[in-house]
Amino acid sequence: MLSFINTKCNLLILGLHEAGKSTLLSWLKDGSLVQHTPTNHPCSEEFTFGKVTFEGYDLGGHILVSSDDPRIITALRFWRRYIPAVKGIVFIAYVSDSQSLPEARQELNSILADEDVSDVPVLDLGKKVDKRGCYGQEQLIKELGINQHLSNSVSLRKTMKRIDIMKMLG
Ligand SMILES: Nc1nc2c(ncn2[C@@H]2O[C@H](COP(=O)(O)OP(=O)(O)OP(=O)(O)O)[C@@H](O)[C@H]2O)c(=O)[nH]1
Ligand SMILES: [Mg+2]
Repeated sequence: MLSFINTKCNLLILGLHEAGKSTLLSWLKDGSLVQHTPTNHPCSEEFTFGKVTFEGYDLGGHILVSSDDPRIITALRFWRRYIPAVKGIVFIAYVSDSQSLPEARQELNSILADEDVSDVPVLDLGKKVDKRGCYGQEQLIKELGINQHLSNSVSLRKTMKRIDIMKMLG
């Protein structure tokens, strides 16, 4: 973490449509909780945490439709374009939407399996924990299939590994 001081630390905020990326980004920026329209284009916000300044990139979670390619592709797949400059990835999972978790699991695990970001810390954030019927931390880890990636640490102060912290935020 010390190496980030006095430099800007680029973070990728990823997640499926309506996971809560824009809400988190604006809250990190100025503490505001506001309603956002769906993010249709990549955007970024600067925010400071202690002595570290971050640039958080949000690619949106919408489906991209291409006349050349009939496959369904979510915008978050374009995270690869950003990796040369990225110091960390925040992956947001909507913990009260059991239907979206298999897709979130697939996207998250493809990032975790990618050798190009094998030394980039990934923070998985369970969002919307205020909603009824949401999964708890243990169950979310199981649903996302990330048990083998968890570091022993739940503190960002300790050495960062693939997933340093599983933090449940509302
Ligand atoms: N209950 C609850 N609702 C939330 C929370 N975070 C976000 N929301 C709501 O979820 C909806 C989607 O939030 P966004 O932040 O716009 O989601 P997004 O991931 O940016 O969505 P896209 O831009 O479409 O990819 C909005 O109606 C938010 O108000 C949360 O922690 N709890
Ligand atoms: Mg958004």
